[in-house]
Amino acid sequence: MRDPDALIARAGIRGDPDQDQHFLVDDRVLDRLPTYLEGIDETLRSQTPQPTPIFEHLLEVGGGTGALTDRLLEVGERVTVIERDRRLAAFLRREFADDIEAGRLTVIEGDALEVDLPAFSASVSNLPYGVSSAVTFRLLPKNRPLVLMFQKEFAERMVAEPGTPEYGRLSVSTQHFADVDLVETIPREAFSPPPQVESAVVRAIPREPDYEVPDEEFFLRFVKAVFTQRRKTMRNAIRNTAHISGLETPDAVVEAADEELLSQRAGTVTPAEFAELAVLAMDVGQPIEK
Ligand SMILES: C[S@@+](CC[C@H](N)C(=O)[O-])C[C@H]1O[C@@H](n2cnc3c(N)ncnc32)[C@H](O)[C@@H]1O
Repeated sequence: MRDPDALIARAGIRGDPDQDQHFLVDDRVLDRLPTYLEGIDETLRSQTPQPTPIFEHLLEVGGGTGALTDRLLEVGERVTVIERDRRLAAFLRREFADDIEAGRLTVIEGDALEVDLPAFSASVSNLPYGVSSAVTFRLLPKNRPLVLMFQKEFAERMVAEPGTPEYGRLSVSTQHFADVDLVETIPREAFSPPPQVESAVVRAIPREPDYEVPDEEFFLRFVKAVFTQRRKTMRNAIRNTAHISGLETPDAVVEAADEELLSQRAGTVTPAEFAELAVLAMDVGQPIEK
């Protein structure tokens, strides 16, 4: 396995925090990350249509100097890595020339928010933190297993349960797509240069939610809207945020909804209850297209 410090030395590139460049240099962490995908195939097998085997085509967002890429090539049949920094993309092409030649590695030079994503079987990535939310919400709707590194506070919000201070829009929108758990906290020293805060690894296993929403976009917009007023009761939050949710007649929703639910604050409302309200809102609230 390639030594992460030697890779940085060979690349001759010092990570620039302004470009979200914090390279993993802890071998144990690097070795562990792909192992979080083990066993997931069993869970997915119940799904229809049958998903592709999990290690068939791994996607890495933000390749850096390739320490994680190297580990992914060890377990995956094929790997695609996206890297925005031209110098790092060029280094990856040099360093992994044999794997590229063998058709096992593709290096996409570009912005992960703009390039076309390949049809990957799973993603393992130490994400650029500046765009981690936007990248995650590009990946989640693809319904593939994800093992992603985030700033710890962000990871905690993704996995939070109703009634906890961390629970919010991010928790509901993430958990709409997948079962998520925080599998490991990573100290700053595992990176070069060290980021300012601790990091954490989240594993997301895709599944259908245990509720139905006729319009996913409206559901997510409705959740976003009411959480902008998280200190208010749901009754007031629904009324006050119609300009965000796009409801023409929010009062009709409030009249039709369950009293007990309306007296709660968004922070204690479960995803299934949000779905119940969103269905009602679509029915009687006359949402306009946004
Ligand atoms: C946190 S580093 C991880 C590097 C490497 N995977 C590792 O673990 O050592 C994130 C990488 O993403 C790249 N990056 C930053 N913004 C990006 C973007 N919008 N699209 C693609 N890559 C990006 C950076 O240049 C950097 O190499």
